Amino acid sequence: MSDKPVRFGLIGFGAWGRHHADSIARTPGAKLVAIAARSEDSAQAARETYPDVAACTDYRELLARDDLDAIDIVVPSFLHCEIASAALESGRHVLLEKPMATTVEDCDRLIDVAQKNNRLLAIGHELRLSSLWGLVKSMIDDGYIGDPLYALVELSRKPYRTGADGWRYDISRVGNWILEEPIHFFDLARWYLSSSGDPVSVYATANSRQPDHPELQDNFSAILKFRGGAYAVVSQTLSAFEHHQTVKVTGRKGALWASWSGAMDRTRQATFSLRAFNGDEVKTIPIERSSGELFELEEQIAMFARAVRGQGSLACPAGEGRWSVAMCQAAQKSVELGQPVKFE
Ligand SMILES: NC(=O)C1=CN([C@@H]2O[C@H](COP(=O)(O)OP(=O)(O)OC[C@H]3O[C@@H](n4cnc5c(N)ncnc54)[C@H](OP(=O)(O)O)[C@@H]3O)[C@@H](O)[C@H]2O)C=CC1
Ligand SMILES: O=C1CO[C@H](CO)[C@@H](O)[C@@H]1O
Repeated sequence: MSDKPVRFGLIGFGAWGRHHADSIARTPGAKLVAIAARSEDSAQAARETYPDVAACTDYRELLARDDLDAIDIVVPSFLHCEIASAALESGRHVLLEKPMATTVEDCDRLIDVAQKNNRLLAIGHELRLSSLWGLVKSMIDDGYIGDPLYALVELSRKPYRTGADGWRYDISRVGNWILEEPIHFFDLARWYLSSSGDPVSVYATANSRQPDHPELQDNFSAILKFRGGAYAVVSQTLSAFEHHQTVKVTGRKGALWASWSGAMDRTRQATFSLRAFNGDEVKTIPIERSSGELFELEEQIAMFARAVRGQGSLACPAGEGRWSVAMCQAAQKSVELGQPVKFE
């Protein structure tokens, strides 16, 4: 493609889709052309917010347009495979929110459709683009703590939003709750401990606050063992308040400790810090840019638009999104069996 702006169609205009719309609209090199939601109320909200953008209530109508280069998909997770397949088959590059799909089989289907149509398929694991979580990765890669042996990725937050039509609290539509937040942390843990090879097993446990809904697991913890001997602990509670995430990584010669706290996940007014120790003294590392998922989303849209123009790579290609879904499903199996599950 030339340097013309990438023309985006957005499918899904709910809580997170509205932030995608805002990010596309703010990104130089991207143009928001059309939006599809499900209800007339959401389509109308899209028209009012973006009077120059077409809005409809059928994603097929959006895909039938001839003025779109890329489709950004931000719909309930059970619809990811159906809608992303249709978008790829329509010949557009796709940015698909996490989880890539609710089953590994559907991830494989999507990889196949993307390959057959020779289109880009990027998955929305935006934490990799964070000024905070990304700095942890670069310090590990620069050898600051020596070989990493242990990573803790921990979240304490208020309960999930219900989602349009309550889909997030319906296990047949959400898949499981590990696919909601912990999926981000599996992605980070694997990224941080990549020098130890791939994870070989996961041992997880979980429980629910609601006796009549044991499948909605508010508290979740998992241990991932890596081929080279490192291990990671991923842990979350949804029974808390605000949004507080911590990463601790220790290696043969030092340690990193990153924290992020906000009134909610999508605030632009968070407090965050990174402290580092490599055997001599504890340092506070300056963070150059603001941190939080709204900033990371903007980076993600900009990076995807560059990749569509043939300039640069994807932050999270489909194969990586598939890996994270597979790890969530293995963790869910471990919760159900009460035993470690091998992971290939
Ligand atoms: N990477 C990240 O950090 C985050 C990722 N997510 C992911 O994004 C996705 C959406 O989450 P969220 O925005 O919170 O969910 P919401 O329920 O708030 O929004 C879902 C949107 O999808 C629309 N929709 C539903 N069915 C269709 C359809 N058939 N065609 C077109 N639009 C449809 C809904 O339309 P209507 O409004 O008309 O009902 C709504 O606008 C999920 O997969 C979630 O896991 C979410 C938050 C953060
Ligand atoms: O990052 C996230 C923030 O919270 C959402 C749920 O409320 C998740 O879906 C999501 O992935």
